[in-house]
Amino acid sequence: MKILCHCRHFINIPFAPQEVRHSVASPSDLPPLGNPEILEGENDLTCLSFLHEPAVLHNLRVRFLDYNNIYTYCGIVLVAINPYEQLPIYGEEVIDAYSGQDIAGMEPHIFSVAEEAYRAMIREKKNQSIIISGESGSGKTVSAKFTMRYFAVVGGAAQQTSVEEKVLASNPIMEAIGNAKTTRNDNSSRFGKYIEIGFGNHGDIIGANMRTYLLEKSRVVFQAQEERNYHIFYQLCAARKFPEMRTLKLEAAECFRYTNQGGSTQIPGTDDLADLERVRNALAVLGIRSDQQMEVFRILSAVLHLGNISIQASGRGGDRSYAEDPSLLAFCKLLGVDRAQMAHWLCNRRLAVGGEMLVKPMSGQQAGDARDALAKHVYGQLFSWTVSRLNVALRAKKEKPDSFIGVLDIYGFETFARNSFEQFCINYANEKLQQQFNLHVFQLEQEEYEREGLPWSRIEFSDNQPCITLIEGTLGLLDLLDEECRMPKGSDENWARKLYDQHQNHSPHFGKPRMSNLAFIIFHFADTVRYECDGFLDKNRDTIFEEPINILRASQSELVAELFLKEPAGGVLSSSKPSVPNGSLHSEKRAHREHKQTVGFQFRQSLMTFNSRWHEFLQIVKILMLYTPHSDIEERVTLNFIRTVQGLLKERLDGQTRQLLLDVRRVFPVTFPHSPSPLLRADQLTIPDSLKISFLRRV
Ligand SMILES: Nc1ncnc2c1ncn2[C@@H]1O[C@H](COP(=O)(O)OP(=O)(O)OP(=O)(O)O)[C@@H](O)[C@H]1O
Repeated sequence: MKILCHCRHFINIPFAPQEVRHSVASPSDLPPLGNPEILEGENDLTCLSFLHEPAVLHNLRVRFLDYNNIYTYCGIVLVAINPYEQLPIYGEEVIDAYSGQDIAGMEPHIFSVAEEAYRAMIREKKNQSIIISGESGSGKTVSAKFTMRYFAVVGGAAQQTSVEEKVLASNPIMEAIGNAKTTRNDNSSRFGKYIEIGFGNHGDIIGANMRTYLLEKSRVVFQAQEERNYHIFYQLCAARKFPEMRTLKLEAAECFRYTNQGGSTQIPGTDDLADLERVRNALAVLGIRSDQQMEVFRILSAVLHLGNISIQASGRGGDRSYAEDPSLLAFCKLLGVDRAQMAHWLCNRRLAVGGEMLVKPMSGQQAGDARDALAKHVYGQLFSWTVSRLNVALRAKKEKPDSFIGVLDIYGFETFARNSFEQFCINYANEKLQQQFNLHVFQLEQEEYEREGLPWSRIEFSDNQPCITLIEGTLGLLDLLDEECRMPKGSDENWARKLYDQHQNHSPHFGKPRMSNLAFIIFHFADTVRYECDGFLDKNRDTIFEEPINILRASQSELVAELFLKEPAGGVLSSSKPSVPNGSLHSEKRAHREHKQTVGFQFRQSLMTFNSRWHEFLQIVKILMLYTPHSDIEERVTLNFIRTVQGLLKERLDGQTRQLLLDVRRVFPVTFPHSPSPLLRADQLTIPDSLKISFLRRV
């Protein structure tokens, strides 16, 4: 088809209008329309006359690069671009400027979101929640901290009282034990966190409660190149020469197998020693005394020594030579447990054969795996204990909170060169979050249009339920994984085969890589991710042998005994609920039952619980989608953001734009580098300067 296009440049264009002939195969190949100059750098994307991907990106780019503005509204969503530099926009004076203001007249800001939540909570006496979403490294944790600081200031007395101080103090502690350096983010959260800040009837903070989701325990024993284990390990190693730390028998982080595998023990620009100081101060604020802190540090150091126990192939007298190992010595001493017994049960396992109990030596590989499983378990228990302890300290003392504001900061969607069970769970959580987000945004947007009396026919939006069903539905990926885990001879290979049989050619969100029989692909809402099946079964089972746990239960250290008495199961989810006092028969039975549940099963349950609570009480005011440009906006793209905006606008666009595009006289004769696919790629985002002017001006 041949179309004659007229191009007329407006103001500031130094040459006369021209007429250009341009051939396009179909109207859908025509470039999208530009917005009028007056809307350039608009602070709410939904105010743009033409709302499509290039316009959205261009507007964000103008605000970010030309006006130094990292925040933009998109209806009820606040979009933030990670500036990767300290900006002077978070001081007390800025908090004061937003506090008590009607945000309609204020520039978009994380504080405007917080203020709106706060005011709505006071005004309507309804709980509020702020959902922070975005890919790994986009700035969620930083944003969560800013919102918490805002609440601490507006919900606190003139002088910071202990409650606000405690709420803020939970951050450095959780980051030390739950964050680590990944190739995407030097301070990546490896767990999900939902914190509810409780307010009294005068709008003052009176307590808080934290719930965490699936800690990435595998990091305790393995780190990929350029990555680190949890920060706390490096902080302790850095402080090893302090007198009080000498008993921990620590060496430099390079000397421990659990901290040196990534080959990078330092993070440029951070000071582990200073960070440990911050953690210790925060622990003190939360009422954890120095002697209790040392108990925690002893357990953490023991984990490092456990990783250095040298495992040799089994043979006669193995237990004895094992027992002389200096790392085993340090491990047992620090945990206050019997060395000979521990040595024995690190090399052997008990088997039930025909009603009889037999002791069978393990191979070197098995013993190494069992040791790593124990290390992960000890760390996981300590993590859960810390969360419970913080919750006790944060609990409202005098009165029950009148209402609360929840802040959800869950690990961001991620994809690496090699993706395993952890990425699978993280991305599954993000699928669920995206679904809630879609539901909520569409519902709220449409309700607002109706309130304003706009002529609007309700739209159905595309949902990511099919992808979620693929993962959690009957005979879905998790179901088949659990089934394979129950098989005596279950293997990653068999599971992969079952996945292909069940889903290849049947599920649009599932794919099999051509060159592998041990990998699968999921077409997520945010990106396409290839997962390697290798290790899924082990990670899902998270098996831990009972005997070493029994030894730990008998520890002379009160804390060690407590960790394993209360929750002997491989606790996958640390929840805010206090653990059962004393190891009663009932609690042990419950724990054993939990023990049998797989990681995937428990994770699915926790996400479901969250979803159901969402409907019960959440009144969401704003949702943040954060955008990661690194140094330049074109460099990286937050796919889920684009997808969301697209989803948000889809119907409107499809109707209106098609109409406009058909009106070919009003279209520019240029090939705008827009993406015809649902996802924009980084290289398609560059808007050449020569085209920019044309694009910006509506003809
Ligand atoms: N508003 C901001 N101002 C300045 N720097 C920021 C801001 N937000 C984020 N950053 C920088 O980006 C880094 C990554 O941010 P953050 O840890 O919050 O990402 P995240 O989305 O929580 O990632 P993950 O999902 O991996 O936990 C921070 O360490 C900080 O250097």
